Amino acid sequence: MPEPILQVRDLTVHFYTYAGIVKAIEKVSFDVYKGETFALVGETGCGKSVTSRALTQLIESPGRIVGGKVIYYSEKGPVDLLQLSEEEIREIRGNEIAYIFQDPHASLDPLYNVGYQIAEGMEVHGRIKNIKEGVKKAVDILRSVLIPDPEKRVHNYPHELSGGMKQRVVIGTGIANNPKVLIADEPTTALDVTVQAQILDLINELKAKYHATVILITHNLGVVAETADRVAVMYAGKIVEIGSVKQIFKNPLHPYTKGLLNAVPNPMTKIERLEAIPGTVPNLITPPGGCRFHPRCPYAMEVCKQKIPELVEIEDGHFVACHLY
Ligand SMILES: Nc1ncnc2c1ncn2[C@@H]1O[C@H](COP(=O)(O)OP(=O)(O)OP(=O)(O)O)[C@@H](O)[C@H]1O
Ligand code: NI
Repeated sequence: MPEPILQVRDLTVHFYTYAGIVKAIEKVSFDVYKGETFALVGETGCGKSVTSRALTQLIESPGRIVGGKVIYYSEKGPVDLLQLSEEEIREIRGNEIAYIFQDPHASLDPLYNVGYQIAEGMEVHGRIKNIKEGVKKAVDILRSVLIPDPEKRVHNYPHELSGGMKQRVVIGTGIANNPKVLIADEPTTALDVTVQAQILDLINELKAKYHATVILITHNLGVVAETADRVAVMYAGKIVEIGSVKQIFKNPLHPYTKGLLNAVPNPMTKIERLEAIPGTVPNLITPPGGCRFHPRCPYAMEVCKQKIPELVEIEDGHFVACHLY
């Protein structure tokens, strides 16, 4: 039996905007197992980033976590991350649970050299005695993220580095404290294809080296097939399907998952028939009742408009939230 490191239950986040309450994610539940790469996929705006940020209470106003639990199995035992004080969660965030965000420009401060930035992240978590010691360690970290000439690069400012190098530095800041869980939100989107592949290889290598668990957020299904162990598919703020990469790619159950796979060259079946899913993602202020996918679903039945489908296990570890099953 795989051992969970995170158990997310009924996680719900709303944004209180002038236009109305945006129900960004609604009763999202999933487990992440120790040592795996767990991917969150879905179209833009479906709630991937909000889900991953809510795990450590990283939701800013006008957003609020309105319900749910995030049980984290730390070395000291299980703890509900949503019940921790701001101070307590800060000790975990950036330390045991670290993030790598999409945009290296936004993640790095242009005013400080990269050595200082890596060292600072270690200092706030008490991993080093002073910045000087941290800068020395930063050289090793830069080396481990395959930055050439790290002794020299450690003194560089972000603008002196290429996009790929900057994203390596961001990964360096993410892994500096040897996190148990690394959350990578579209870590390669801003990069060109060859650099993307290098960065993904790097995340895989680091995961193996440090026995970390990775939560990978992407809308690139090719990346998922290559790097993930299990996948959760999100649609309009809900998880519609969870399974192993093989289950999802070879035997997708949810009509939305099938649609997603038809919209890209399927890396497993090699079918290259490209069809976009008709229709658009619903407005989350007044999401459709019942199954949120029903207005776009070719198989929608009367019940789909009335009743929210629960996630149920169809085969070993393969869950779907759909009235067809
Ligand atoms: N600050 C905010 N104010 C209002 N609504 C927000 C805010 N931040 C996010 N949302 C809403 O939450 C929903 C989920 O957004 P989220 O960023 O999680 O999507 P995503 O799946 O990560 O998309 P992408 O692939 O584009 O990154 C969206 O409908 C978005 O409009
Ligand atoms: Ni996002």
